[in-house]
Amino acid sequence: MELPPGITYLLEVFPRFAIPSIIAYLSLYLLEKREPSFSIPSWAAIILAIFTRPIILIFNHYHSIWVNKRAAAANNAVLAPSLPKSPLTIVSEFAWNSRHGHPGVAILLLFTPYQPAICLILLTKVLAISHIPPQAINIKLKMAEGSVFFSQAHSLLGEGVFNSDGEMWKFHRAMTRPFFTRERITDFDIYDRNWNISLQIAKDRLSEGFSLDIQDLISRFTLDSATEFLFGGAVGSLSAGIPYPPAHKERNSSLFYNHPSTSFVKAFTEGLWLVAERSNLGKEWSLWEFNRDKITPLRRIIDDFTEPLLRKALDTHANDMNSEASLKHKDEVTLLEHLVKHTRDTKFLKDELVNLLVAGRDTTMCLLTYAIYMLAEHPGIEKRLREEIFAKVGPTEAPKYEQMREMRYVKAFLNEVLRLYPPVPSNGRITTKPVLLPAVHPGGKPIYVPKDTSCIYPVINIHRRTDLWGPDALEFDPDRFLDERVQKYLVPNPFIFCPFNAGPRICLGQQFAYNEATFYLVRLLQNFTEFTLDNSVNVPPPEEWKSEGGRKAKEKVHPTSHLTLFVKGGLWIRMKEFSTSEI
Ligand code: HEM
Repeated sequence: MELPPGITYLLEVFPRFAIPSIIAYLSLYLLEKREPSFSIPSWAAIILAIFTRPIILIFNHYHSIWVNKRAAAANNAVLAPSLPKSPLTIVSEFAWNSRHGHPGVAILLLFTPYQPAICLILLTKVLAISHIPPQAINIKLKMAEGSVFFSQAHSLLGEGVFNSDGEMWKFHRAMTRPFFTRERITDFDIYDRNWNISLQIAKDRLSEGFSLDIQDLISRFTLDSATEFLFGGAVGSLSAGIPYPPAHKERNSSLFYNHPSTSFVKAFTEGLWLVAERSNLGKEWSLWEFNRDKITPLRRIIDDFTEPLLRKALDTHANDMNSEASLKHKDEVTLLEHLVKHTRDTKFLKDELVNLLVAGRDTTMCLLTYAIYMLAEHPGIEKRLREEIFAKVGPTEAPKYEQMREMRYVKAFLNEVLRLYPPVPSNGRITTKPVLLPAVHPGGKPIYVPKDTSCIYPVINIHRRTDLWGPDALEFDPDRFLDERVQKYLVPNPFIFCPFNAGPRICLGQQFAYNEATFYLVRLLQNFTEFTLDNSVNVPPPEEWKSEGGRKAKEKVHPTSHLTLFVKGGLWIRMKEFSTSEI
């Protein structure tokens, strides 16, 4: 029988707390026995015993800094700056955190306090420490060899390409990567089918005179497309419909609430929230979920959906094996069909599917949601996009891969959305070995990052820095990906743009995401125009943002994040049907 998470955790931590105290107390007791001249009152012995562990922790912390400084000096480098910690923080952190024997130094790279970004849950926990130069962005490549932060996500994701490290990760990556080839991700039939359903839903809602939550509609589009692409069976969340504005929620049909897809969507979304919460809490999440792991039942709901599809894929593969002729001609269409050729391990297969769904759904939804937010804010850009789309694709046809490649302004537009609103706004690695980074200033000393250091890199801040992107870094301007600014900023320093991460763990679905987003955008602009925010429904950004300057002061809606960025309360918009007579 599995013990509740809280008990397991306490059993694990208790000895580390108790043993030093017991040893200290016994030592004092024995000393007193052997040396009668030595006497210490019991209360003092108890206090000393209680404080033994904290004293050791504080000593360890400063000792480790000293050791690391020496190691840095031996490499003719300087120790990476770390978050300042009070003795109390050191004790509370290490008292609880059992992951590392050594005090990992949490460093927050590339953060500039002068460009207030969106207040992210993760970032509020850490302080800005210093200004490290662009070269240090190379840390991303090196850290890519480090371990990822997702240990808290295990009960949702299990072990898959997104959530594993070392040899296991290499294995998963090697297994999934061949599927993301050009041919497989340029079959747009799935998008077209789901687009047509989305289009009808949007038209119906607008004709009723209501604005619509485009974020919700897109999340259904991306979920149904991703499940069909990966598993070979769509969740069908689009057929549940979309919500009415909160003031009219009585209009939501019972189908909206009770649709079979709803439990899947709810389980999936709640699971992601819990993972984000756990990432904030660290190992101590088990104290908050003391009696039961809240994610496990959610994962079961997700598995209930994938189970029949998995069985079908395994059976089909078994039949194909029996009939050599059909095997010869059969090319796998879904990721699942691809994977069952390599393994019949159902746990492995289910974990991989969930990993890919987590990696691929909310990220693309975020890109498209913020793209529409920007269309509403910049009508001139909408016009230019449409001109290019009509020139390359036409007013009604579905876009093809070759046409997508030619639409340079569309790509620049999507990149600019990814720059200001990166779907994964912050990322992190833990070093598995010491790393030397380039010097801050030419001629300066390199930076030494010790083993077991937690490094958080806030992509959203890197993307908004004026010293990296120029004085207009906070403006939304797709042309920066087309004009002389490319040569000036991006070419000499490509890591300043890293929405898909970089290095060995770069996103596998990058091209998939560009294709899906381009497809949606083309269809959207062929059918609709005059996007406006319905600010009677949208959740406004916090009042104090107005006085904080930067992008915050420009926001009309409230960007926020769990693992990925989204718009709080949805993006409620109105749009007009586009008529070709307007060309
Ligand atoms: C705009 C859309 C997307 C963005 C911004 C994005 C971003 C990212 C980022 C930042 C990572 C690195 C995570 C880390 O450091 O651990 C990542 C990894 C990954 N992404 Fe994406 N992603 C997007 C879409 C997709 C799609 C559509 C798929 C698949 C259908 C996908 C599959 C993956 C996988 C498998 C990984 C793990 C790679 C590895 O660790 O080896 N992504 N993505």
